[in-house]
Amino acid sequence: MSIEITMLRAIEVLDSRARPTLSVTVELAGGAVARAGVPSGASTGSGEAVELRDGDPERYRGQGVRTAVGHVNGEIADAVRSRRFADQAAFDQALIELDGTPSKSRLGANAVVGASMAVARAAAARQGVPLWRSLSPDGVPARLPVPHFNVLNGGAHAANPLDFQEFMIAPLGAPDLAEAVRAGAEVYAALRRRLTDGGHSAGLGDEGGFAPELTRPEDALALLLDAIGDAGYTPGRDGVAIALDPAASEFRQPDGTYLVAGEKLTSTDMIARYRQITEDFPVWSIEDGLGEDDRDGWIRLTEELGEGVQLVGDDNFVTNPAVIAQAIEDGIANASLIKLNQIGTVTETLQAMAVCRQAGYGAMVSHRSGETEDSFIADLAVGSGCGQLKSGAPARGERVAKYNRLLEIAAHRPRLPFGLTP
Ligand SMILES: O=C(O)[C@@H](CO)OP(=O)(O)O
Ligand SMILES: [Mg+2]
Repeated sequence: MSIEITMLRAIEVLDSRARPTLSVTVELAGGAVARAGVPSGASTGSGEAVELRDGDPERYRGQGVRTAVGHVNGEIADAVRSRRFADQAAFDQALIELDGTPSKSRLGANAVVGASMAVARAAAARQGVPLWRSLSPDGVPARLPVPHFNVLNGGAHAANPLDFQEFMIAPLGAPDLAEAVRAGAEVYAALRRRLTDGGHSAGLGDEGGFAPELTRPEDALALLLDAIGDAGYTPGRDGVAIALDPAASEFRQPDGTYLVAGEKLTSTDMIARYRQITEDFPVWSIEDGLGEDDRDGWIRLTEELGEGVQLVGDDNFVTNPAVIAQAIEDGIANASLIKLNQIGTVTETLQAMAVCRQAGYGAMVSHRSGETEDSFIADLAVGSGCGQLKSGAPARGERVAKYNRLLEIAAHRPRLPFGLTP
C-alpha cells in the first residue's frame, strides 16, 4: 500500500525524566492520523544515530529538541508532503537521503525516528490492521514476548552506588502473557517488602526499578532471588529467571579495566565473575557484559559463556544491521538489543532484526531510559516474533504503557503464541 502524507507536524513534549522530546503527528491521504513519541537514552553507545538534544541534561532548555521539532515541521514536512511513497521502506529511504549524514545528525535522529514511527502507525491504521501485524515480515509468525521487568536500577539510571545498570526478572516459564505480567508485579511487590524490611530505600530509578544503596551486584541478585521465592515462584528458566544489563561501557576505565564495587577488574576477571554469577543465580541473559570497545573481551566472553547464556550486544551493536552482521562474523554475542532510535528508522530496525533472525541470533526489543507513553515497541516485539521485550519495571506509566499494550493485543488475539521460542 502506498503512503501519501497530507500533514506532518511535531511538537515538543516531556519525557519521563522531565526532559523535552518530540511528539510527531502524521495524516495520510484518506484520513488516517497517527502520533509517535520519541524516546531518549542515557547510557548510549558511541555509534548510535545522533539525536538533537541539549548538552546539559540537568537543564530544561529544549533548544536541541526545538531544532529537531523545527526540522520536522520545516524541511521534512516540505520534502515528503504530497509525495507518494511505495511503502515504509521508500519513505524511510527518503528521510535518510534528506538528512544526508551516516548518523542522522543533521536533521536529528529524534526528528527522523519520530516521523518514521508515526508514518508506520498511520499506514497500519489506513490498512485497518493493528500495528504489530503491519510490522510483521512475510513468513515470520507473530508472538507475544516474554516481558523483562527491570526491578533494580543502578549505573547511569540511578544515584545509588550499584555499578550494574539493570536487574530484570524474566518469567520465562509463565504459561501466558497475563501470568508473566502477574509474576512481574508480584515479584516487584515482594522485592519492595524485602527492601523496606531490610532498612533499604524503596526509591526508584529512571526505569521504575528500586534503587537501593547496594554496591555489589551479587547482593542485589541475592535480594532478587529471595523476592522471587517470597512471591511463590520457582527461580530459573522453568519459572522466573533473571536478566542483567550491566552496561559495562559506563564503568570501563580509561586503562581498559572495569570498576565494580570499588574493585578493578580485567576483562578476564569480568568473564570469571559472570561465570560465577550464572552458577550462583538463575541469570539467563547478560547484555553489555563488557564495554563496547572491548572486542577481544567480547569474543572470549562469547566463547566461554555463549553456549548456555544469552549474550546481548547493545552499546556495541546500536541496532545497526551492518554492525550486527560484522559481529556475527566475528563471533561476538549471540543476541542483539533492538532500539528504534539507535538506528533512526523503522525500516533499518526491521533490517537489524532480519539479520539476527537469519543468523540464529536472539533479538530483544527495548525501551530507552527516557520514555513517553508511546507503546510502539510492544507492537514491534509482537510483530517481529522475537520473543523478548524489556520495558522497565511493572510500574510507572511510561513503562506500563508497553506491557498494557501487550495485554491488549493478547486479549484481542487469544491464539497468539507466547514465549521465547516456538
Ligand atoms: O542500556 C540500555 O539498554 C537502555 C535501556 O534500558 O538504557 P538507555 O536508554 O539509558 O541507553
Ligand atoms: Mg543496555
